[in-house]
Amino acid sequence: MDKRACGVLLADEALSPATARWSPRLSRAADEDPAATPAAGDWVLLAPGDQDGAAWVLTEVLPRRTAVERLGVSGTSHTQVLAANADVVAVVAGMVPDLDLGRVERMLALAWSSGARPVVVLTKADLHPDPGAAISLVAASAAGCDLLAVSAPLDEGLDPLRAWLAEGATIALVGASGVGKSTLLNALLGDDVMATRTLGNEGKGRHTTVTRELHLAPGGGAVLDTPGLRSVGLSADTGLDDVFADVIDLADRCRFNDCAHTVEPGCAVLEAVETGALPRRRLDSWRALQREAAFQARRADARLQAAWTSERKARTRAYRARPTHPQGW
Ligand SMILES: Nc1nc2c(ncn2[C@@H]2O[C@H](COP(=O)(O)OP(=O)(O)OP(=O)(O)O)[C@@H](O)[C@H]2O)c(=O)[nH]1
Ligand SMILES: [Zn+2]
Repeated sequence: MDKRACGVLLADEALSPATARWSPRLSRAADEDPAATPAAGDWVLLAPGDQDGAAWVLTEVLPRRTAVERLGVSGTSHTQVLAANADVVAVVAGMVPDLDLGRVERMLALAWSSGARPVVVLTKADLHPDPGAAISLVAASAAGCDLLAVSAPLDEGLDPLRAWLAEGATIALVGASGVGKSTLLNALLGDDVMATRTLGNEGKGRHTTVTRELHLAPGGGAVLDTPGLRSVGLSADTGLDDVFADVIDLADRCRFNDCAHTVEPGCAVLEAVETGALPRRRLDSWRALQREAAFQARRADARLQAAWTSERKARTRAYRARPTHPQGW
């Protein structure tokens, strides 16, 4: 499909699928900021199409209730929206071949900062010799959110997800390639996954939801599939404090307020590592992700700073170029 067009579901009775071309204004906005690009799950406004073929023109993306955002891949501090308006963000990870806890923590940070309810779904429980052990391994990272172990082929552990769908929730699936997102999607939606489509509504100014990756569940609700993510860069504003609430709690108990948890006496974090209460891996993961988020925060600052500077320069130029009053006025 044309990069400047997307599938929509019209908000008519049948939720008819259609294609909408972006308006020139939306295209410009998306060029400037990738986050303005319509994303799976977005609600949008459509206008009737023009002469050259397109039935609908997508004129506006409505404000998002929630958004799973990762750092754009273009090397800037811009973010890219992977899923919009989800009620539940499921971080999907495979119990086998190996459980990548660092990746789960990274994706959970995105899930927490999305504004939706974060859930960890551990797949392939049928292939793991001791699923309980895998769950315990993830428990600290998943503190404060639901943690599900599922097997799609055996249809085990899917009930909570089905219950959310039945309540009409939209569930976004995020996870690395091969962890079983498509398999999970099929298990949730039944054998014949409906053609991927996007929501919408007829007529100028009416509502629509966008997506290539939105699947309506037969009993209600929807699943947003995201591409298998090799890397997800954290943007500056992430939910790290939620993912690492236990470490933050410990840090609050250090003797010194500015404790760096490296060599300080009375450091509650290091003590917990020594006693084994806090896995060293988790402390390292927290440090690495924090450094990354701080770096992105500085870049985002630099971007704002640069935008402000160029705006100021433009204003100065405009001021200098103004018609001057005649002498002796
Ligand atoms: N035994 C078992 N196999 C599973 C389970 N879930 C997924 N698989 C298998 O794992 C492989 C990868 O699953 P996919 O669903 O294609 O993974 P994905 O996350 O959609 O991968 P991408 O499409 O690359 O993003 C497939 O061979 C699935 O059959 C499970 O719960 N149990
Ligand atoms: Zn400390």
